[in-house]
Amino acid sequence: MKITAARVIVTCPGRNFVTLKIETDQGVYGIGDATLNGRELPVVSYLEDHVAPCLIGMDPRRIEDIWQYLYRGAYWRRGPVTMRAIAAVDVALWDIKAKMAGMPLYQLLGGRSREGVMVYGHANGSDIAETVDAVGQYIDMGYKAIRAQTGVPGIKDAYGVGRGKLYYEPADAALPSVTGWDTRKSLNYVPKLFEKLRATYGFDHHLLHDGHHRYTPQEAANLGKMLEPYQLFWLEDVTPAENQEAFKLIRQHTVTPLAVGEIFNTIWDAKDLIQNQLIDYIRATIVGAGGVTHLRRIADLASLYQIRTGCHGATDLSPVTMGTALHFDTWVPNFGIQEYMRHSEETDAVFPHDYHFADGELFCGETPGHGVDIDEALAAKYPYKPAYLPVARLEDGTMWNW
Ligand SMILES: O=C(O)[C@@H](O)[C@@H](O)[C@H](O)[C@H](O)CO
Ligand SMILES: [Mg+2]
Repeated sequence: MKITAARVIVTCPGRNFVTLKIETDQGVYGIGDATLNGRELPVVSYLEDHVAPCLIGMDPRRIEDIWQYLYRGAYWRRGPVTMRAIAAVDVALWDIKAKMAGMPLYQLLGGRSREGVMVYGHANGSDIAETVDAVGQYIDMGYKAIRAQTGVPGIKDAYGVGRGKLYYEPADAALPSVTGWDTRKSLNYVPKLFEKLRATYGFDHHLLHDGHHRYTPQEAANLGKMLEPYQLFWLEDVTPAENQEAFKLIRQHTVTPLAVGEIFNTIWDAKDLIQNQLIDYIRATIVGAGGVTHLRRIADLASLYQIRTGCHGATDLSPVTMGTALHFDTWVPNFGIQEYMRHSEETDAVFPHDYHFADGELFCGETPGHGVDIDEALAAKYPYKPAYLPVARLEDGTMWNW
């Protein structure tokens, strides 16, 4: 069996997606996601110019060997561009293998560990009152877990507060828009949001919050401590994790569970955090961290330390990643939760898929493969549009982490 073509499809049904389609001499094809939000085109070139020519003629059943070929063989290892390209190939190959086996992907991974997978949605508002209402809407839709972000008085466009409610889209401008940040104002306001949420809705639902890399370790520890009475499911990305040791300081001061890893590319980004038990949830996902083959290694390492998964699932990860992640989540023994930001109707139409939402959970389908396809004719109607994530500056103009 041989790979005959590896084609990259770029489409913008409301936002940009990069998709790899691998075709074989036996008529079976596979689809993988390679989207890197705001930096899409280098991955397109990496795949078209440097990966596709090597793949032609290879045996698509040799998933592990092809993964190692692309990782070790490049010599220049890791990084978001390389690892997304590898992820796209890996996912397309798993799709092919599962289709050939006539099985949904979760069966190849080891079979079902659960029926549905618990997801969390994004509730946000421009102030506490609006966010409390938004959380109520998610509760009414049946969600068991909800991430709550609020605008903060005096901060211009605080992180996580979009214009729409369900379809919040962070990459919102042809050049990066400038948002503001003020740690003091945020630390004064965010705990009040969770106090109000618990007073209004009680403690039956899981609540989550994303710090989006904004706090220093000491400030992060302070926030975690202030949030303890409200029993969060997790506090995410509360400080940047380039320095994995920084989390030791946070851990010394708070028992609020910590989640990190949506920007991680490999197991090496998470190794110390996991082995020193500095986090509770690992957020690495399929497209970000080298596909199914590599994410499985990360999850296995995490399981040794009772750390659970919490795959990134924002709208910049295409339905291909969501579908594949749901098979992974259905199998992985140390599953925690899956993020679920709904895609727009245009996106869903370009990527027909067999997963569905019910009672706060997502369910992968039984279609052989990962269950997500691409309608190429429809995709062609939405040409690429440059779109950037915002940047953040402090009040005095200093650049900060968005
Ligand atoms: O937790 C999350 O989903 C966020 O941190 C993302 O929305 C993130 O900002 C985007 O994926 C960036 O592309
Ligand atoms: Mg996040």
